[in-house]
Amino acid sequence: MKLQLALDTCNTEEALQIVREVESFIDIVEIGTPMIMHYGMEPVQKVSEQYPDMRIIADLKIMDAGEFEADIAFNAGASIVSVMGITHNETIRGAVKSARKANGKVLADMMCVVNLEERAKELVELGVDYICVHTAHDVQGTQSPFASLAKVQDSVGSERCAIAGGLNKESVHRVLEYSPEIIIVGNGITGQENKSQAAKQIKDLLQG
Ligand SMILES: O=C([C@H](O)CO)[C@H](O)[C@H](O)COP(=O)(O)O
Repeated sequence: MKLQLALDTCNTEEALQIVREVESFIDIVEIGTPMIMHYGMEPVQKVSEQYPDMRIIADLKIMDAGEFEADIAFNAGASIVSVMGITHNETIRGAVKSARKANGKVLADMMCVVNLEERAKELVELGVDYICVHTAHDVQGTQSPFASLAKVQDSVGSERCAIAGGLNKESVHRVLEYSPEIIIVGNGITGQENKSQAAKQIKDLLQG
C-alpha cells in the first residue's frame, strides 16, 4: 500500500517544505486540484525537479480534452494524471494515450459514478491504471469512501484501487482489509501541527 500526500491549499514554497518534512513516509505527492487552479503547473514542475525520484500526480480531474490536458501535466513532470471516471470514453482514451507517450499512468476519480463496479471494469479496459473511490470534500460530513472501496476492489482487484476523502490516522485502519494500492491523505497530514509525525503514524499503520 502506497501513501499519497495530497497538497491542496498551500503555495509552491510551502509544498516543497511539507514534502521535505514527510518525504521518508510518503510514496507519491499529489499536487491537488485547488493548488493547480491557483498556481498552474509550477508546483508540479518544482516538486518534480527537486524530488526526481518521487512519483507526482497532477490531480487535474480531467473532464474533456483528455490528451491535450494530460499532456500539459506530463510535460511538466507529472508521473500520474487524474481524469474523471464519469466522463466520456473518448476523453479517457485521450488521457491514456497521453500517459502512454509519457510513460506515465492514469488515475480515474470515481466521484459521482453510480455504477461503480461496471464503470471500474470499463475504465480498466480503456487502459486506466488506478480506480480511485473518492468522497468529495464538500460531502465528507455525511459520506465516506469505504463501502465504495469494497465494491471496486471486488470488481477490478486491490492492486488497481486508490481511496481518498477525509482519511486520517484515526480512520485509515478501515482500508487495511482491502489493501488498496494507493491511500490518499490530505488534511490528515497537512492540517496537523506535526506533519511528519502524522505521516509516520499513517505509514506505520499501512505497513502493519
Ligand atoms: O482531491 C481532493 C479534493 O477533491 C480537493 O481537490 C483531495 O486532494 C482529496 O480529497 C484528499 O484530501 P483530504 O480529503 O483532505 O484527505
